[in-house]
Amino acid sequence: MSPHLQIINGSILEGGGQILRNSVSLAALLQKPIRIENIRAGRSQPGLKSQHRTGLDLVARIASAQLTGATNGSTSVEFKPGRIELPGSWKADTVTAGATTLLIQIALPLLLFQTPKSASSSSRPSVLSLLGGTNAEQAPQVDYTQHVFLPFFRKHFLPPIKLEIKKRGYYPKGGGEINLCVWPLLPGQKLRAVNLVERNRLVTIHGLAHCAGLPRVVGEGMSQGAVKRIQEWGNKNGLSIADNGVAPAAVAAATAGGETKNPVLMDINVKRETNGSTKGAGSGIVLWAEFENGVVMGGSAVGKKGLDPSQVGKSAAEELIKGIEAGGCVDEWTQDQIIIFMALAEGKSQVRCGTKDLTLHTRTAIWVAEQLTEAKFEVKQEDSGHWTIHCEGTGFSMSG
Ligand SMILES: Nc1ncnc2c1ncn2[C@@H]1O[C@H](COP(=O)(O)OP(=O)(O)OP(=O)(O)O)[C@@H](O)[C@H]1O
Repeated sequence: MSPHLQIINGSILEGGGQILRNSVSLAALLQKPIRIENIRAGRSQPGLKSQHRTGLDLVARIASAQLTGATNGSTSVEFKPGRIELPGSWKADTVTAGATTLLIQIALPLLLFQTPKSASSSSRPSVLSLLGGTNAEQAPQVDYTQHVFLPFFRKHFLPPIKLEIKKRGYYPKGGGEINLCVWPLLPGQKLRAVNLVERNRLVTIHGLAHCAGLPRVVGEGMSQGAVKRIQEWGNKNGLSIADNGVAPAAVAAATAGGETKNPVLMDINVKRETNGSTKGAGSGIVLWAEFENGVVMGGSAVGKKGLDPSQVGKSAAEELIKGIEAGGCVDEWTQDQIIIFMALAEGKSQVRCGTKDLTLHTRTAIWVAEQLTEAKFEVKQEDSGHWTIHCEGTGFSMSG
C-alpha cells in the first residue's frame, strides 16, 4: 500500500456515487492520496458506471492526478492528486445517458480553486464542455442545476458561474451537451459561509416542461398537470396562485373583494426541441419556487413511455409542494449538494432544512467531508421541528 493513502469506504450510509464524487474533489483540493473501496455498494449494480469513470478522469486531468483502477464495474480506485491546473477548457463525455450534472458535481469544487497566476488574469474562466444525459432520473435535471442549485450557489458562496444548455440528451441515448463557465476565486480568496435560517413569503413558481422527438402536447400535458396540482394546493392554503399572470376562476372568486391575499405568480413554459436537435426522444419537467428572501426550491419529474404527461407534471408539483411544506430553506436535493462547499467555506454556516430528517445523501456528504477535512458539522433538530445543519468551515483557499 502507498504511504499515507487514506481509505474511504464507499459503502457507508447512502453507498452511492456521491461518496466517490465528494471524496475525489476534496482529495484533489487538499492534496490527499485516497483509495475508495466498496464503490456504490449500496446500488443494485455496484461499482463504477461510465459516468463515474468519466467524472474521475475529468478530475484526474484537472488535478494532474494519477488514477488507477477506474474501469467499468470497478469497486476500488486509487487517486493521487498532483498540481491543480490553471483555468482552461475541459471536455468530458459520459458516452451513455449518464448525467452531465453529476460531472458538474465532481468538477465544480476544483474549478473554483483553479487559482490564476495573478489577479490580472482572474477574468479568465474555466470552461467545461460536458456531453451525455441532461434530463435523467436519480440526478439533477440540468434545468434544476440551472434554476435551483446555481442561483443558491451564486447567492451564498460567491463565485460567478454560467451554465448553457446546448442540446438535451435523454435516456437511453444521451447525446446532450452543456457548457459550464466558472470564474475561479482569486489567490487567497475563500468561499463565504452561508447563513440561511429564515424563509419569507412565496412569490413565484416557475417551470419548464421540455420534450424532444415527441409532440408538443406532451409538454403541454406536463405543464397543465403541474398547474392544476399547484393551484389546488394554493387554494387549500390561502394562496392566490395566478397562472402566467391570469387569475383562475377560483382565485378570482377568492379575491373578488378587491383584496388579493398572498398572491403568487406562476409561469410554467413549454419547450419542444426542434426536430433532429436531439439524439433521442424524451421529456421532463422542472419547477422552482422563489421566496421573497431569495430562497429557491425545486421539484421535477421525467416523462416515460406509457405515462400520462399530466401525471408527470403532477408528480413534479407534488415534489415541489413536499419541499415547500417541509418549511426549510433548501429542498432535499440542494441539501446534500451544498455540504462540500460548507466544509470549504470560511467560518460558521447554518442552513435550516425541513422538518423531515436530513436525507441519507446529506448525512453521507457530511460523513465524507469529515473524513477528508477539518470541518466540524453539527445537525440539530430545533424546537420548531426543523433540522438545521451547522458547520464550522475550514476556510480553504489556494495560494498564488
Ligand atoms: N430529482 C432530483 N433533483 C435534483 N437532484 C437530484 C435528484 N435526484 C438525485 N439528485 C442528486 O443527484 C445526486 C445522486 O447521488 P448518488 O450517490 O445517488 O449517485 P449515483 O450512485 O452516482 O447515482 P446512480 O446510482 O443513479 O448512478 C445527489 O447529489 C442527489 O441530491
